[in-house]
Amino acid sequence: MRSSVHKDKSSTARNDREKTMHQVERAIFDLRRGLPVVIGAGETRVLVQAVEGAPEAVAARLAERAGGKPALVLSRHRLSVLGVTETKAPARLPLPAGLECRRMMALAFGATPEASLGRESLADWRARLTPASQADRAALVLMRRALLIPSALVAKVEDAHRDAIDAEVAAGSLLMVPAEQAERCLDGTTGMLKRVSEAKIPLVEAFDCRFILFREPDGMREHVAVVIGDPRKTAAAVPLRLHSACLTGDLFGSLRCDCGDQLRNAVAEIEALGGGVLLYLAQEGRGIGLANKLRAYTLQDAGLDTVDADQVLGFGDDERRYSVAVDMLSALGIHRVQLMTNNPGKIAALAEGGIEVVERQALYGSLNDHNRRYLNAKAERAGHLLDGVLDSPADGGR
Ligand SMILES: Nc1nc2c(ncn2[C@@H]2O[C@H](COP(=O)(O)OP(=O)(O)OP(=O)(O)O)[C@@H](O)[C@H]2O)c(=O)[nH]1
Ligand SMILES: [Zn+2]
Repeated sequence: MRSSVHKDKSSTARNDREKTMHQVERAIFDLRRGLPVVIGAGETRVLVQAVEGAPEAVAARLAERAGGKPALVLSRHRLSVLGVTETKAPARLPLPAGLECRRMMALAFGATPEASLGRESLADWRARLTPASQADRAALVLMRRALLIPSALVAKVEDAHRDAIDAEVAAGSLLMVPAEQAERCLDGTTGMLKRVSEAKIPLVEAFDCRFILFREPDGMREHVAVVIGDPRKTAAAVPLRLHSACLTGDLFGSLRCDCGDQLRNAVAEIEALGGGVLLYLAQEGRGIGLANKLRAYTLQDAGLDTVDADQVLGFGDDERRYSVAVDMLSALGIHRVQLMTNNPGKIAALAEGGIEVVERQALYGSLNDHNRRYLNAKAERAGHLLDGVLDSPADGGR
């Protein structure tokens, strides 16, 4: 009797968890489509919309629907670009009535935000900043998961508007997600990664390969394990490469980075070592997504380095998390590895996830005139161990 009550409770909890996860996932799609969603934190409701691509008068319309004044929630990285370095947390910036959309976007991710401040000084704007609420912070997390610019247009739902908003939520025309669930949507969901399908794919650099596809529980991202040879036969640690997706470099051979060379070199190296695994992770642009990586490239063309460019867009140095890689390794029964990387962050992340990194092996692409500045910035700003490639003669950009 007791155990069936316990079972009922745990299956109800699982159903509730799956329902809210589903809501969060749907909210992310609505935000990507430019629609508003509601974030609930206790009794508070906040109406939220993405900033990028927003149509003219969006702030006024959102405020009219919610009753509260419109504001921009800015990440701590964006705040520091605006000169607000005293806070390590996101903040809310109230928007003046009638602010043009173009200027709102410039505040959120423009290269020269000063132009959007109008006649007021930065100090005037800063004086109006208030700490972000839990719902505001959750809005930023949703934007990140949606691979949108991490800045949110928000308006608090006032009491007089609450019934109308609740009615829209009940009718299904507006989605509402609890702030705690939204805040957790970037965390890994240990043990819930689905192994979906697999096939043999012979590669030029390694003939005996099997591609195994894993899907995250919310269905939003898929990652591939490329198993080369039979790693179980490797007596010592399994040769492993964690490779973050780079469409431009991996597929098109972009000269702006070293990714394509590293990818192919890793496959060849694993093959030479008698087998191992390459995890191809859906972490385009160090986790900011392709749209934002292209924005960051344009900022780099204007003179910023790779770290500062991401920060102008509101991101940190590196937005990747590796819990999904740890889950994939567990699913493959791999616990001791020889990691091919120049990035100390990857070693630390695996160790934190309980994977023993017995050895690090450097893995270089080639240096050219187009990627020299990028590689230098990775070494100097992000601590990547790139002496071996930066000291080599450049191939001149082909
Ligand atoms: N945001 C941003 N991402 C970039 C830029 N250039 C390359 N990337 C991305 O950086 C990531 C590089 O991935 P990896 O090669 O796996 O990792 P790494 O951090 O360089 O470390 P290694 O293991 O030493 O190669 C890919 O997701 C690329 O898309 C850039 O200028 N800006
Ligand atoms: Zn690349």
